[in-house]
Amino acid sequence: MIQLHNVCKSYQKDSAALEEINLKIPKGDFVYITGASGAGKSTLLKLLYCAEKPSRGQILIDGQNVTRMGLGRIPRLRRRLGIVFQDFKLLNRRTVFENVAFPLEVQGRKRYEVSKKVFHTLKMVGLEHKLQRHPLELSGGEQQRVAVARALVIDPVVLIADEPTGNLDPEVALEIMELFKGANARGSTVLLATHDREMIRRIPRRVITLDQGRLVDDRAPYDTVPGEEEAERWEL
Ligand SMILES: Nc1ncnc2c1ncn2[C@@H]1O[C@H](COP(=O)(O)OP(=O)(O)OP(=O)(O)O)[C@@H](O)[C@H]1O
Repeated sequence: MIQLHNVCKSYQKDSAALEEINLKIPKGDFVYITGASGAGKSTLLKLLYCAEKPSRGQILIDGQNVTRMGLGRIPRLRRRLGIVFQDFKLLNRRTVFENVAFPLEVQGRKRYEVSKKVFHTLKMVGLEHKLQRHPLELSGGEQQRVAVARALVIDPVVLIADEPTGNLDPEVALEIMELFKGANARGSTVLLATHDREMIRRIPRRVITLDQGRLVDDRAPYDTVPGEEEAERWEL
């Protein structure tokens, strides 16, 4: 369970990136976080994986108050999270295999287990033939799939993805979404920031909408998705 109580985040004095966010995400939920550019989606995700601290409020992940967590304990929390960053953050000097193996090595997994899991996950994302390549030798979409594989390989408690289908053509985007659905079915809570209204329509899940740092809408999966009249507010 993830809980946010009155969470505010300001990067600068008189402008708030997030204001008074109250939110409960049960274990195993699949949630889209959406809203116009600058609405605060990435900031919300960054607070969850402790890349940023809230200016006010409390954040609990599995009962742990991450706002009070000392710097030393953050890596232990992160080891249980799968994160797909907006800019991928791949290690360019390492191969695809080594990038995906990295989080398992950090967890101290045995070598044969690392190899088995990495092969399996790269096969899932359709990159088993590129495992000795380096990220910069891959297309943007392939790099994105490496980032997704690296997040999925640990069977994360929470999978956090910031625009994971942003640069992909619709078919590949759907394949990636299938991988997220699979992770969710295996027990991962999934939080996915996206602008992609078509994806939300095709794969309906809970949708949280941010607007200028405020949570303005929280819909269950089969409520009607926002209509055209709301598109303007989303600036899509
Ligand atoms: N490091 C930072 N320093 C100062 N302001 C920031 C920083 N990061 C984000 N902001 C500001 O906080 C607000 C929310 O930004 P955020 O990146 O969370 O939005 P977003 O919804 O993820 O946007 P996008 O869809 O374009 O990625 C914006 O006004 C942005 O300019």
